[in-house]
Amino acid sequence: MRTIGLMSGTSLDGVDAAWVETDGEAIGRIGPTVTLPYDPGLRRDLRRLLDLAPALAPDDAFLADCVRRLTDRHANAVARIRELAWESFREGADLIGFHGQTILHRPPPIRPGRNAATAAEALRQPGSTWQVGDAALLARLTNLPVAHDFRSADVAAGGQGAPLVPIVHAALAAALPKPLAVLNLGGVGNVTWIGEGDELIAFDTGPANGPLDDWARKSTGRDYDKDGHLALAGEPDAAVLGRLMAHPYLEAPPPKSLDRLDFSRALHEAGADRLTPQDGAATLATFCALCVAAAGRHFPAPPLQWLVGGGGRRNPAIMRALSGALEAPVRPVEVAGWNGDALEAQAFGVLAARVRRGLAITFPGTTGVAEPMAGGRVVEP
Ligand SMILES: Nc1ncnc2c1ncn2[C@@H]1O[C@H](COP(=O)(O)OP(=O)(O)OP(=O)(O)O)[C@@H](O)[C@H]1O
Ligand SMILES: CC(=O)N[C@H]1[C@@H]2OC[C@@H](O2)[C@@H](O)[C@@H]1O[C@H](C)C(=O)O
Repeated sequence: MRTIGLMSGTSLDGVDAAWVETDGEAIGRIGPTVTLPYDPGLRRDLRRLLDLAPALAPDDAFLADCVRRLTDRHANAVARIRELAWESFREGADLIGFHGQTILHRPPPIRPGRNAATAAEALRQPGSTWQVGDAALLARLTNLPVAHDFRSADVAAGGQGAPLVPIVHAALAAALPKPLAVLNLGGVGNVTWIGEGDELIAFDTGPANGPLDDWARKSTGRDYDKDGHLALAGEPDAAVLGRLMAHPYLEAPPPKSLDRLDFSRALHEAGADRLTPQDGAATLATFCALCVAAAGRHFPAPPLQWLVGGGGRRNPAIMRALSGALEAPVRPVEVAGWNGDALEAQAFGVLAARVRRGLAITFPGTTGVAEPMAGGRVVEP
């Protein structure tokens, strides 16, 4: 299938789109990729939606307006990819994979007995996850079938609903030496550990760029700490880091996943927001790396290397802290020939093909579902 994968991640910076040819198992020709940034108004409104989400009615007018603008932007990204693919291949697309924008993610408690008072209480707390975007509208606007709603069946079955990309990391890494860790540093961090027998363990590591972006916006008015300038001019605060590293999420064994705002209160209580702009940024960049090191302690065997994708690999303060905190070499995914900006979008093309074929998209080692599970839905134009 000639798929167009679309991902708008927790950083709320825009939509990544990518052309991938795949049967959902093997990855064939990889085509053009684009990122269409959101305009500042949409970015601001989506950020507001995250705060409003817990109390938002599904038919809220502000939500509906955001969803329409978001879906339009995705349709623009599809149009651009089609133009580029036509120039290269003279072929049309078969299927879109549309992740949508996560505005709320409340997976089941990560560890019965720790987060919930008892295992029975945990079972009484079903999770929920909410990705917004109008798949039927996107199908109409593009005249293509759209695979969407990738996470909710998994959460309904007791899974974490995230991460979903690990199966695609494993497909891409087929020929690489194992054990291998693939790290994505978006708003939230997530890692995939692939063992020698292709065993998969994947989970969210902790906050990555999300708190740093909020911090940069508050202290400099910019959307993010470009090239880590602010962080590199400061010193990480050991006391704040010590308090943050005591967060129970880090020690809890996988499966586990996070909402973009899950650490907001912990960051405030640890005193991160009382630091200078530079020291605050240095502390948050280091915290991102220390969360990754804590994640590594849950692997069955140490990885030979860490391959890093997502925008965080462009932040030298984060990369330096990672190299300091991890024992194996830390390299951008480009060393394996992958595209670290488009990897997630490509993955949603592959996942769309899997949804179309009814193949499993979540696994006991990734989201913690009891059995490998199909999910997602396809809406026809
Ligand atoms: N040159 C750069 N210097 C520093 N940070 C950067 C740079 N380029 C990108 N980033 C960071 O990367 C972020 C975007 O990363 P990415 O696009 O991987 O996130 P996402 O896909 O939205 O998130 P997620 O993977 O959590 O869903 C930006 O918000 C910024 O913090
Ligand atoms: C609920 C949700 O949207 N989670 C995202 C988020 O962003 C990074 C991390 O948290 C990851 O678990 C997931 O995205 C990637 C694409 C995934 O599912 O693999």
